[in-house]
Amino acid sequence: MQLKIASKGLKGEFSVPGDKSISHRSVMLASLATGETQIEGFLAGEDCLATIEMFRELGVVIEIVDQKVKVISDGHRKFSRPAQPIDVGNSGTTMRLGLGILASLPYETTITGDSSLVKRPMERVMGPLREMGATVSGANGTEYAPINTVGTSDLKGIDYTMPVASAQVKSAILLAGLFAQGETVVREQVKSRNHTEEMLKQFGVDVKNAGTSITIKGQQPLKTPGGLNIPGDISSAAFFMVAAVIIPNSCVKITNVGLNETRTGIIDVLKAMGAKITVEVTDSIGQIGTVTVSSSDLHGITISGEIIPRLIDELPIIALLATQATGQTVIADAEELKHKETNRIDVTASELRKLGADIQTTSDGLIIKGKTELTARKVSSHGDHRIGMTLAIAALLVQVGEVELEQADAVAVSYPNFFKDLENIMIGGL
Ligand SMILES: O=C(O)C1=C[C@@H](OP(=O)(O)O)[C@@H](O)[C@H](O)C1
Ligand SMILES: C=C(OP(=O)(O)O)C(=O)O
Repeated sequence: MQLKIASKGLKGEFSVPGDKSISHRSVMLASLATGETQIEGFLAGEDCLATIEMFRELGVVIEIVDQKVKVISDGHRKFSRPAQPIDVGNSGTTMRLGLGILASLPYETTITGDSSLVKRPMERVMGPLREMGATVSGANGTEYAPINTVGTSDLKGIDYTMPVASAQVKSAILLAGLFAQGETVVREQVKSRNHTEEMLKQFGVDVKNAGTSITIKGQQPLKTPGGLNIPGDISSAAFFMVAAVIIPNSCVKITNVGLNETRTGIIDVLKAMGAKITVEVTDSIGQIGTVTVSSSDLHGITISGEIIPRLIDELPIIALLATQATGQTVIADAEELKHKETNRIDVTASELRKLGADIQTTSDGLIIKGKTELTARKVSSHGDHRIGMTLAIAALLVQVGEVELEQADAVAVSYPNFFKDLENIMIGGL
């Protein structure tokens, strides 16, 4: 895809599509419950559509009408064994949370994915599920998909201390724990996104939080709340927040943004770097708001420690942000980036470097020196949606020539209308 550049600024008010993490969980929990659940604001991106397909293959009726998703389920006990391996494409969330559910089904299933997903680590989920009593194995004795699971209706609760900060691992264990005998406790060393535990509560499940540990009692029924409304994804909004800050003559207002505090690290980083950003809460519980951002002078900062899980998916676009800040930005404690759709430490650095960024990799992050002018080159998303969107925003800064973005269609994983929404707010168009 050729990207015309030298943006004259971004202006407009709009909203981004539904939160990806919440969309996955809405279909999963609605499928586990008995009855009908209407979901509004569902993200119709490839990853969340893979979750819908997975539960259809387990026998759940799921309809998409007028951008609303209707899940009609007879409950977890009535799931049927899929005839084929379940293919969840590029979606790590579907595979890891899905494994937690498959572990509780008393039959054999196989789950697999695309060429990126079959290289992502699964032992982090398989290990605790084995401890709970499921038989789980990867391809040819490895930890990689296709993953074969022989589940059991006789899972046992565990007390598990998380070796990595991962909401996917935490959620897989909690979902298995929901069907296990006794209590399951998950202890986090650093708090990760809490959508699973919060949404389980919406489905009437008794889940207790104490500091960074979560306790779920096993064998509880889920009760559908009837309807769910999903806010816009702050991880998608992040691309436009950064774009508006780094492109001169910009002011962008994004409405209906999810503001769950386990996800708002990007707002904290923008503020700490000196960005002009305001957040207006628009619901009664502080979970949704309007974020307004405009062109700003920025300075480098260090981003490390407990904030990392609160902005893990935003680190590629934060790296671009840092190229436009004066001084040095250090990103540390982010080795988890190596296990995403690509090795995002290496790929962020190599692609931004092609455009002229001064960016070095470290064992657990990146060091970026700014402010740098970016130049036109051919770059690639490497099939990673967040890298693709980061590079598309980077292209807006290039003053002369054209940027060619290879594998631009990867954006459809989390944001199918990304280029259309970008074009709509660009003064003079894309
Ligand atoms: O639970 C989730 O919905 C997600 C958790 C994060 O992954 P990890 O749990 O591997 O950190 C994140 O990167 C991913 O995009 C979505
Ligand atoms: C890492 C991501 O997703 P997943 O792990 O679900 O593939 C992401 O969306 O950036």
